[in-house]
Amino acid sequence: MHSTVLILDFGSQYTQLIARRIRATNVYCEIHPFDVDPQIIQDMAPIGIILSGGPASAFTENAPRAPQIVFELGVPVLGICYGMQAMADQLNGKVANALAREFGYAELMVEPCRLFENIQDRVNAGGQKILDVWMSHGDRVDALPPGFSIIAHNAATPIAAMADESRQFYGLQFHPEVTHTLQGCAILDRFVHDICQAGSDWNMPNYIDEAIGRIRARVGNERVILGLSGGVDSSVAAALIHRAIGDQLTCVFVDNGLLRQHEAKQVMETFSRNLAVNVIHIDARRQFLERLQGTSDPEQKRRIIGREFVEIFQQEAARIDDAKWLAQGTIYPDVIESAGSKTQKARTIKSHHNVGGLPDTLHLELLEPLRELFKDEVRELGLALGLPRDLVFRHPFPGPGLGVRILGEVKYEYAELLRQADAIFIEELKYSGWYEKTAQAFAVFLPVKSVGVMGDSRSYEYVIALRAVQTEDYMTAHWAELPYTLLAKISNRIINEVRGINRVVYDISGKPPATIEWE
Ligand SMILES: Nc1ncnc2c1ncn2[C@@H]1O[C@H](COP(=O)(O)OP(=O)(O)OP(=O)(O)O)[C@@H](O)[C@H]1O
Ligand SMILES: O=c1[nH]c(=O)c2[nH+]cn([C@@H]3O[C@H](COP(=O)(O)O)[C@@H](O)[C@H]3O)c2[nH]1
Ligand SMILES: NC(=O)CC[C@H](N)C(=O)O
Ligand SMILES: [Mg+2]
Repeated sequence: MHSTVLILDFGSQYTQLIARRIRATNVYCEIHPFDVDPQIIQDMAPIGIILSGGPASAFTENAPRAPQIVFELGVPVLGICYGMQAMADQLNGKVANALAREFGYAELMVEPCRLFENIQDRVNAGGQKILDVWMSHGDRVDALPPGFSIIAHNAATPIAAMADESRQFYGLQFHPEVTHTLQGCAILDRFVHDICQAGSDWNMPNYIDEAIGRIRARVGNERVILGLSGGVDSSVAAALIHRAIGDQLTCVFVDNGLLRQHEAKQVMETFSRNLAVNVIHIDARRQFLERLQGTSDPEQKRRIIGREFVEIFQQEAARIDDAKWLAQGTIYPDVIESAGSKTQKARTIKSHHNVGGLPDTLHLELLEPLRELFKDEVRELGLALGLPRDLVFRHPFPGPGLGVRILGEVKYEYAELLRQADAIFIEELKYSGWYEKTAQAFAVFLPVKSVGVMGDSRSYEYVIALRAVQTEDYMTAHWAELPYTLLAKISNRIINEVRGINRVVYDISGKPPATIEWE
């Protein structure tokens, strides 16, 4: 339906960034693993192909290769970093270890070519066009493949970009997708619009109309249920499906006792009062806490919570006459991360709860209208559908909720203390303007007691840890450098207002090595 740019992933940290930059130019693109079946590429009929970076060295024996069809379809190809090296190697150039590795800023001298037309950062004294770029490589192309010429160089990397203009094959040793490459977005824009000749048919108003058409065509007049968490993804999915099929949609909101303060009330009000969507509120607080009793292993807790969710959805599906569909807020990163490459297996760090892994007995078909969208696109869609801003820009909240923010065994008493502390933290972040400057922030309950002195007497109470991070993709994250005065105020309020807490600490671990959630 849309003209599509294909991105083949060789395992770069930045592959999703490439896709987001392309989408931002109003062009639809999809990421597939580098070893995707050539038939899928053929059927997709992409208007251009981008080869991502990656950790491998193209001259080693088992290095990943692009399927040969990439160079035979007659469409433009752009290789980035490892993608350029793989292209050079496969088209009979030469790749070797670089004498000087380059990590970080680099200055490139640029030659005239179609890819860099009208693109430059500055001109040096000799009239030479200069690009300021960001590099991250230890290998380099040492000999051009036949038909190519050099379009950028510097002392460390004589072939820093290459082109075969007749076949429209381009290679960049630097990373145009990172913001440190000043003209990076302009270069990607030029590649997709001027070289691949993509139109600008990927935008939210179009997407809403198409998505509504697709939902109506698939669902007909059958009934749909949707697990609504009040988080961004399931809320936007609910609003979109409701726009398409109205009362045929019933949302099921489960209070599992592991929600934040006043969350159940807020979600019910937003959806049933303001948006006129059918929402069933299931009070399963007791059930979840009972099942979790005595369990302190994080993975075990996640499994128990996931299982209870499924059980409840199953009961509700049976109750809502003839629901044939289960809708979910699955978004594009979920799809990419669970697909991966056939040859590269990632280790499980933690099993993220999702409604995935549904039992066969559920007999429901899945409806996932956000499967193609990134989080920022989901937010844009939410606003276009008229959802309130504070819902759309909410920090993500994990499915297992406070269950993974209370370390070890979950108890009602702990959840209550955590809810109060978390509410104070978030309130102060919002008040100071820091909520929008962080991607995710929350309190964690530590079931250890420490000694303090309050009002001249000894106290012996629990600890709250505060976590606030800055991240774009949640795969890596920096701890947020909150002002000391703000931390002081929050700590002071929590210790004064939450009876049972006498110590507050701030988490200063990055991801990696720590994860964002503590369990
Ligand atoms: N309390 C809940 N009641 C019903 N369904 C839930 C609940 N919590 C999670 N889910 C389901 O699990 C899915 C995955 O949760 P996840 O946190 O990834 O998404 P989200 O809550 O919609 O968005 P966000 O990432 O912004 O928190 C949700 O889309 C929703 O369908
Ligand atoms: O829906 C979810 N179900 C889960 O089980 C889950 N565990 C972590 N998260 C969220 O994922 C992001 C990365 O978290 P971690 O660094 O802790 O893995 C962060 O945004 C986490 O909040 C989850 N989301
Ligand atoms: N970032 C990359 O794609 C690195 C490519 C290759 N592994 C190198 O070190 O040169
Ligand atoms: Mg959530």
